[in-house]
Amino acid sequence: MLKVNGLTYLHENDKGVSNIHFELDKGDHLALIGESGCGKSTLIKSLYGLFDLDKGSIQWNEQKILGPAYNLVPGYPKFKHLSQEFDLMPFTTSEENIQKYLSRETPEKNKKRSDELISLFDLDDVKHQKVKTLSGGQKQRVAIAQALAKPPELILLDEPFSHIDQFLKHRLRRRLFQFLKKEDITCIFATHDADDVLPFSDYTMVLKDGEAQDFRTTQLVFNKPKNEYCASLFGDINVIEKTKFNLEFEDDKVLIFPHEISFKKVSEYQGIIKSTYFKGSHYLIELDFNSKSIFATSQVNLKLNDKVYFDFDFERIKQRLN
Ligand SMILES: Nc1ncnc2c1ncn2[C@@H]1O[C@H](COP(=O)(O)OP(=O)(O)OP(=O)(O)O)[C@@H](O)[C@H]1O
Repeated sequence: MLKVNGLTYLHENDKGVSNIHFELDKGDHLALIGESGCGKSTLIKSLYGLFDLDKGSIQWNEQKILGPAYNLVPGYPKFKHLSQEFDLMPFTTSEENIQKYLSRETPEKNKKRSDELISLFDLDDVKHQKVKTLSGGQKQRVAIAQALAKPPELILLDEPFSHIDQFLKHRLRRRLFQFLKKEDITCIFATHDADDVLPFSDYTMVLKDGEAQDFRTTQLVFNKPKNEYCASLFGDINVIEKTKFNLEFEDDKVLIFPHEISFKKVSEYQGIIKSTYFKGSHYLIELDFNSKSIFATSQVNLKLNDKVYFDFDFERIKQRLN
């Protein structure tokens, strides 16, 4: 079990992370999200023991995780940290990079694991190629496979798919997170991409200016966002003031997703279409309502400057908030 209590680490310029608290059980997956510079990498590096904390503590089962002042070689053997600058041996092949980190097992078992990882991360075509000749995305895949060669208890991934193209990304992340669950490996990963977070994390922490704005199950973080910043990390969001819309909600402001607003033949709300955006499965429509932008979704495209009626899907909103 991982217990983080009041973790604070500030760089020389006083930027970093402050007063972070959370606990995870074995096999849990935690996503760290937040705008660029909010402290995701600093938190990940602190958890790996790369910094001497200013305050607070990190405990992995019975072991206290300490920084470089207490460790000749910073980092913990039971943990793997995959940084944004993945650390590979450039003059050896992809396969050798993975094999070098395998557990001391029989040659048969080692070959089986190395083949499994090579296939899992679609590296068969480049397994005999020297790492220095690989593309950024291929190097990143070798680095993930290498981190899993000897199964860690906790894996810390900093933007694990940043170099991988969309085409491969969907398949690879499904495989990676399924593999981690299968092996009961605890995982903490930093990302900017809501599509990494929603399907693959049990818990989500939202960071802003080095502080945790939220830490709950991913479903709660998404369904009941604490504030506009937390909600906006998952996409466009409407901040609806109760009084302006004559709505009966407990809070003065309600955060409403575009898919919770639909177009009607008649309604008490009328807006003008300002912009439309093709999103593949639907259109995102930006309306002007009394000089305020409202985002809604539509299955068909709508004409710019047309006047349209819209309404809130109260059943859906109440279901989400309850
Ligand atoms: N070595 C350092 N020295 C001084 N300041 C640093 C150092 N590393 C990070 N920072 C600062 O600490 C803050 C948090 O940085 P960090 O890299 O943790 O953010 P991040 O959320 O991972 O950002 P990104 O999403 O862009 O990778 C930033 O303001 C950054 O400029």
